[in-house]
Parts: sequence; structure tokens; C-alpha cells
Amino acid sequence: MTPRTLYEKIWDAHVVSSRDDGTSLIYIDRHLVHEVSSAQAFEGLRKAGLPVRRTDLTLAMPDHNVPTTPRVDAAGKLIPIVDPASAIQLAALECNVAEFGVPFFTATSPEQGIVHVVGPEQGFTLPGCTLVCGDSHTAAHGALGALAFGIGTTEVEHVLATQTLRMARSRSMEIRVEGKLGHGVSAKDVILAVIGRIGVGGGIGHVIEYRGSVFDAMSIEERLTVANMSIEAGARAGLFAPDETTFAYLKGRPMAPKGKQWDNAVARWRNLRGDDGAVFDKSISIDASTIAPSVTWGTNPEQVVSIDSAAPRLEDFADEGRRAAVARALDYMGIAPGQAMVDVEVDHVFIGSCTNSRIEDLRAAARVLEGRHLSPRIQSAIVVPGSGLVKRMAEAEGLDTIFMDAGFEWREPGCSACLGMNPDVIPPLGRCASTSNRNFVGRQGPDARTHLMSPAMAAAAGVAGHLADVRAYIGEPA
Ligand SMILES: CC(C)[C@H](C(=O)O)[C@@H](O)C(=O)O
Ligand code: SF4
Repeated sequence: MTPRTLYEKIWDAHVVSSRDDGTSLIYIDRHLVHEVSSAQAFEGLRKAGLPVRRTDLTLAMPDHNVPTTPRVDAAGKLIPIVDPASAIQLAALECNVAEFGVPFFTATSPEQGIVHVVGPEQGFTLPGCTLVCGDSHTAAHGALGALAFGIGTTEVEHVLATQTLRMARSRSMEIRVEGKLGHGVSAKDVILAVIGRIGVGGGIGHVIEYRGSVFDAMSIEERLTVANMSIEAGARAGLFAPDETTFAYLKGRPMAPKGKQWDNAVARWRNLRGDDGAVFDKSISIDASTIAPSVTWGTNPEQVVSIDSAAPRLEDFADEGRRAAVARALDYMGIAPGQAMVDVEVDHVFIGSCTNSRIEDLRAAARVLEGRHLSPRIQSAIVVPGSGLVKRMAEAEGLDTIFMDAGFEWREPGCSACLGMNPDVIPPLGRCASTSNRNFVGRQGPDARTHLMSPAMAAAAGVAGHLADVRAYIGEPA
């Protein structure tokens, strides 16, 4: 048999039927549902008189529109949502899941959070499964060896009705990072470096497989950060082969298999790796020692540099079109060509999003903040845990106190300031050190300026009041 990549193996195992036009009907093992991309899909089912085919493989929760301020008052009574559009979205999801019998975490359940944080945390996401969600960052679940795709609302309806999806096969791409990461270099810096190298279009049409010693050494939290941003490189999905780290992470999770079923599952999952000799359509190799703590300077995640360097100069770009694009990005960001990144003053800090709101992210930020305080420049600083479970774990460790002593607000789980869809927005011309994944024009609010970075770097920027090199805040390597 021809050696196959991990992607090819999972794909082949899920093909229901194939057509001459190159598309296949793929079986879907898991479906996550949130309020933004599901309303019309449920409406479609209702009109067609169809049920949800496999409610047991579906899990819904609100995340994008929920306010991150307290949801119940001191007496335990629900606090109504002020924004009418959000209130309608959330009410629609609640009606839909009740009518169709879909398992649901309400905005006040302890398990609620961002779908991409909750899926892995609950053991809903499993190695070798196909997982979809009407959300582009579904790629994150590839961290556990799930073939995970973001889909549109029409496809959400198709999956709800049939538990299948029609898709064309993607090309395969290997991203290999070998060596040892330097002091203060995080998973976020690795994926920003990858996107900086291959560009926001570098992964188009491909499923990325992350391989090599750096990825092998990563925790699941770190792998989730990397896989999450596969989509920012244009890729269809990102995959890590499951290993002992994966099995240890999943064991005992509420929705993961138990007992004999667990043992059987692990035995199966051990085969989920690319065969020796499998050929990728594209292979990229990066030396870990070339990756530094990084920040974006522009308006897409590819526009990234190491913190100890400067924004580009226009004369660095021979191509006129590129030069104009760089000039536009710098202008939007209010950064002078060639300006040193550490000279860029910051006035907002956002620690959260499905990229960086897990317990390890919060620990990394808290480590920088312990015994320190936000700069008086900072107008808003919020920490938004990715889920209720992350929040409670952090509180049990005293991280909330560290954040609040440093001047941060400690919020309820949700997408928050990652995108301007709820009350957490960055004001026009406000500049935010953000642990999220998109720095597009207007992403965090109209005319807001976003610098993407790791949680530790965002904490350091908050303390300094300008973009700052985290290495100065975390001491020497042990
Ligand atoms: C609102 C939602 C559909 C969207 C996505 O698809 O990713 C959002 O999560 C985002 O990050 O921009
Ligand atoms: S946290 Fe941000 S990137 Fe993630 S799902 Fe929510 S809006 Fe999308």
C-alpha cells in the first residue's frame, strides 16, 4: 500500500462515497454549534421538517455574543443581556437546541466557554475523528489529531440533517520545526513565525501536518494555539499526530471513552500517524533557534517581526504593490516605517480568545504579572478565560488575584474582544496588545489597532505601557 499522510488516513476512513467531480461525502463524527453560524441552519431544518440526525454527536454553546461581565446577580438571578442583537442570537440558540434536542451548555453552565476551548476540554474532540463547526478556527481541534474544518451555515445545516459533508480532498503540507525553542519563545511565536514565513496564503488548499521535535515537545494547550492559527495561513485544517501527551490529556475527560473502550480507543489512536515515506505536496522546514518572541506590526498575521526588531521600511519592498500594501497597513496601525517595535505605546490589553485562553496561557501571563502592576497608560486590561472550567482552575491557583492585583479585570468566558461582536470592543485608534489570532482592520472595533502576541508578551506590554520583550520579565532560563 502506498504510504499515506495522517490526513490521508483520516480522510480515507471517513469517505462515504466519491463522485467523478473529485468531491466526496465525508462522515462527520463531531459537530460543535455556536450562536452566530447556526440560526439559519436550524431554520432550514425546521422548514424542511427534518430532525437533527445525531444529537449525540452534536454539542452547542453560546460564545461569541455573550457578555463577559457577570451573568447572574448576587441572588443568583439571571442578568438580562443589554445588547438587543446579542440577546436575540442567544435566545434563538436556546430555542433551537431545546426544539431539536441538542446537548447544550447555557451561558451560565460551569462548562460554557469558547467552543474551541470546550471541545478538547470535555473530551468531545477525539483523535482520528472528523469534527466541524460553523467557525473558521475549528482548525484548533487538529491539536488532538482530529481532522477539523470550519464550515459555512449551509454546511452546518447539511451536517445537522445528515451527519455528512460534501468536500473536495485537500493537498497535504508538512511544517517541520526542529531544535529547541529559545528562552521566552512560546507556541504563539512559533505559529506567528510559520505564518510570517509562508504568508497568509501559504496554506491555501492544504491540510497542514505539524511535525518535528518542537511540536512533539508541546503540551496540548500549546498545540491548540498552533493548530488554531492554521486557518490564518490559509490552510483548510492543521493536524498533530496523537501521542502519549494527547492520551494523557484526554484520559478521564467527561466525554472521552471510559474503561475498556478507552483502552481500545488508545490502541487505535496509536496508529494515527503518517506512514514513513508518505509524500507531502509541500514541505516547509524551520529551525527553532531562529524563532524569537514576536509581535505583529500590521493588519494581517503575516505582518510579524521579532520584538527586538523594527517595523519594515518602505524601501525594503521592491514591488510597488507590496510597498503600497505595507504603507497602508503601517498607516492604519499608526506606526512609522522602521519604528522599533518596543517604542510602540499600548493602551489596551486583551488576554483571551480560542488561541490563548487556556490554563497554561493564563499561567504564563500571571508569571509575568506577579508582583507587578499595569502601566498608568493602560486604559483597559481584561483577562477572559476560555471556559468556565479554565476560570475555576485559575481561581483555585490564585491566578485571578495576581491579575486583579496587577490591575486587570477578571471576566466570564467567551470570545470577548477577539472580535467586535459583544460589548468588549477596543475604541477607535486604541492600540491593543492582544493574544487573539486576527489583527484585521476593525477586528477589535472600528479603527482599533491590534498587535498579536503571546500571553506573556501581552502581560509584559501591559506592565511596560509599550510593546516589550518578555525576556526582560521572566528572568534567565533555568
Ligand atoms: C463569527 C464566526 C463565524 C467567525 C469565524 O468563522 O471564525 C469568528 O469566530 C471569527 O473568529 O472571526
Ligand atoms: S475567540 Fe475569536 S477566533 Fe476564536 S471563535 Fe471566538 S471570535 Fe473566533
